[in-house]
Amino acid sequence: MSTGDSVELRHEQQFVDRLYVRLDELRAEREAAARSALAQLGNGMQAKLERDVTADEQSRSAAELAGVESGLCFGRIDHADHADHIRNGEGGGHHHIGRIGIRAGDAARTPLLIDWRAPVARPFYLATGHTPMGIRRRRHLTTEGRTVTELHDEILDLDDRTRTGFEDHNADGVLLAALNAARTGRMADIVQTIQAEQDRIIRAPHRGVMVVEGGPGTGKTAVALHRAAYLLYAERELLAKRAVLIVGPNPAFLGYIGEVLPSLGETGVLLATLGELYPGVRATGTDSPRAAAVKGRVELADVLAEVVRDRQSVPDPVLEIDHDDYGTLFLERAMAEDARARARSTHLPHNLARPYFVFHLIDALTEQLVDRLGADPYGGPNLLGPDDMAQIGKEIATSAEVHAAIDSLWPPLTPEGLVAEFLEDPRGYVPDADAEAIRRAPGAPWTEADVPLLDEAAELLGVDDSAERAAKEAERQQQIEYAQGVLDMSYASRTYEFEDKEESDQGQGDAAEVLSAHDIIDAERMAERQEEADHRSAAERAAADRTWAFGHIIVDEAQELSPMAWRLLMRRVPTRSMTLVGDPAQTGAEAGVGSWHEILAPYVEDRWEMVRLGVNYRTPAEIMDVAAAVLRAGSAEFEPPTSVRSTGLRPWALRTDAAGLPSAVASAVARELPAEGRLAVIAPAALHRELAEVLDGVTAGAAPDLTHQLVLLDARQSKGLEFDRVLVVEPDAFKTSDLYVALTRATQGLGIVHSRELPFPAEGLAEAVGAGGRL
Ligand SMILES: Nc1ncnc2c1ncn2[C@@H]1O[C@H](COP(=O)(O)OP(=O)(O)OP(=O)(O)O)[C@@H](O)[C@H]1O
Repeated sequence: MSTGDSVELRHEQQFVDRLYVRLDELRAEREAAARSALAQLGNGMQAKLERDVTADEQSRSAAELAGVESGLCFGRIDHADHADHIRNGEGGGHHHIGRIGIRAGDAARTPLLIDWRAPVARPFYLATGHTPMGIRRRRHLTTEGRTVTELHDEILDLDDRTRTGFEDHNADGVLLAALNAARTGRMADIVQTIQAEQDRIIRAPHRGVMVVEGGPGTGKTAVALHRAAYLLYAERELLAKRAVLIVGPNPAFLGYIGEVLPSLGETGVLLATLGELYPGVRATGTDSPRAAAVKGRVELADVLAEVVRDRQSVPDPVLEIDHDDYGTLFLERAMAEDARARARSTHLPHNLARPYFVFHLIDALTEQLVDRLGADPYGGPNLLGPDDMAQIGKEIATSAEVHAAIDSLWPPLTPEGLVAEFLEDPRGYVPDADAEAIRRAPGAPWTEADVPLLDEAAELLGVDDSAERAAKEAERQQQIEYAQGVLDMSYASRTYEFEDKEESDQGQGDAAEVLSAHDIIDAERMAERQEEADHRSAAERAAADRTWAFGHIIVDEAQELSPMAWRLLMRRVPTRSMTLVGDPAQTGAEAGVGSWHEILAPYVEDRWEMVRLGVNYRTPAEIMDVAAAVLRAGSAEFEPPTSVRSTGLRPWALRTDAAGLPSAVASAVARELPAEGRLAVIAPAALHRELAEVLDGVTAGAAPDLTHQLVLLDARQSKGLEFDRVLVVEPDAFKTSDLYVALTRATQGLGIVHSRELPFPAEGLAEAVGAGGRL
């Protein structure tokens, strides 16, 4: 390195030092603000509320600042129009790019670091020698902790002769270093190396449904997460209130991607699997693929509507009600039919239409009784007066027997109760074979495929919260009365304690009285404020609220979701502001929908946009060739994504007999386990027990810890994940699309251990030689 080089590096280090000093200052300021908010002495509920909200906001932003510590500043762009200044050593004319925007603490609040999402930062991602966008040089800064370790410069203005000594001859050097780095079991952000095709998607101005399609490793997940961060920046006001929801295929996957957004300074996002989207229910059960497919069919929406209608019954021909005072009442079929028709004509959900049914029947029963009791034996008009009639009406309306009879015809229903009852005996609603597949034992745990059914049922039933509201109102009244009592008492005691003072200083005495009255007003408003006092973030509140309308939803592995799941998701985003990410070739679930058009047409017709990503950043070309052969064996038209790099390492296969399979896998693992990084054994679930016994220190199970060096997974579990090395065991046990997923998980090396025939052409595979090594 020449002296010039080290000067350049030193300058960058000085700048980065300054940045971290400022970051520390900002953190300290926010932590101090949170502390002082908490320590603030204030009286009354209102002061406490204000204090808690401020403390919460401040500590949340302190947490956001904590997330951006690593790689805070990663880039710099130098503007062409300032080349002369720089040549003359005048500096200036450049911007440093980082995870968040940071201003200096001076009076002018000078920008120090530009947020990567700001329009000014865009040339960092898009400028090329061909279209330099006013930039003469792009610099990548690599840091370890707070130390700048490397600089990589790209000259974009070819006429510019200034050189720094850090010019990179391989324009992709930084990208390739990121792709070759050992994996940690947690996805890293790609903010330093977002590629142009990805940047266009991340910043797409499209407000409706955008579909991002691409083969394995094309960065779909990475792009989706950075798009979430971008939207939170560009539409902060809206999205801070409405929150962004990211739906992923399983908890392990959500754990895998969970650090990306915090590392971009964003914490206001809800990450959830579909099974977590019905508050109060934990989907811990599993369905057979067939059951999940049946439960996922769109027809189930009509089926559930039918189940609800069947719970709105009429007597055949009459329901006799024993009334303590009036003897037998006759609830006739025609009366119930009329009440049912009227209740249904409200088009309200079942529980909300119920009061109409009840009201009409009480009316009809009252009329029946009035006719009977007040009948004039001589055929004249009814002998009962309005007061008598009102009294009879009241007694009918408050009769437990009458209510029990009406409940038996139009019972209040809960989603859980309705779906459980349907699944325990679905015959008659779905064909017999399907009914058998989805039948559920009483009390069995809910499954992920049940969640959209519960949600559908909740829509059909509605929640009659009138009782809850009445209780809240009563509580509010009590609070007001209590506050009134407090005022009266404090006023009385003040008069007593401060009598002398008040007498000596009348003015102050008045002021005290005005203040107390003010307190009362606060107390009176407490019932409403109680709700506002909910100072959880929007994402936290959304997690607990089934009816929450999100500002934007991102769905990863979107090809896996069933039509019923789509109905649930669409309810969560009435604006249809969505990014859907997926790859139809990787569809594993039988319930998955075959085409985007099929998924989207019912909700947005053809008003959606699709973008494709075509470069595979994960899987080296040698591995991709083998994986592509798997799909080509099924469809000659299949177009695999192009790998951005090759490693020169051919994937290998080792054949053994069935009995020797576990030990062959164990010795392959011993050989392949990288010193740094992660290895996954992807094997059919039926072999997991046997394999776990011979693999030392392996982690497995429903939610394996992916940060472990050695992980044992089923092909489905490996969806969306990646490892340095992968061993696929007994590939012919997997469905083609699952095998394709399994084969495309490695960033470096792939091996296959099998006792049965390979289900795809072996070209491209090296032959492994026994346990001694591989070719
Ligand atoms: N621009 C980039 N810079 C650095 N790394 C990148 C870039 N784009 C993608 N990658 C890396 O490539 C790998 C694959 O990305 P990602 O998981 O987002 O792909 P995917 O399309 O979702 O894959 P799959 O469908 O197989 O799950 C990740 O390690 C990701 O960080």
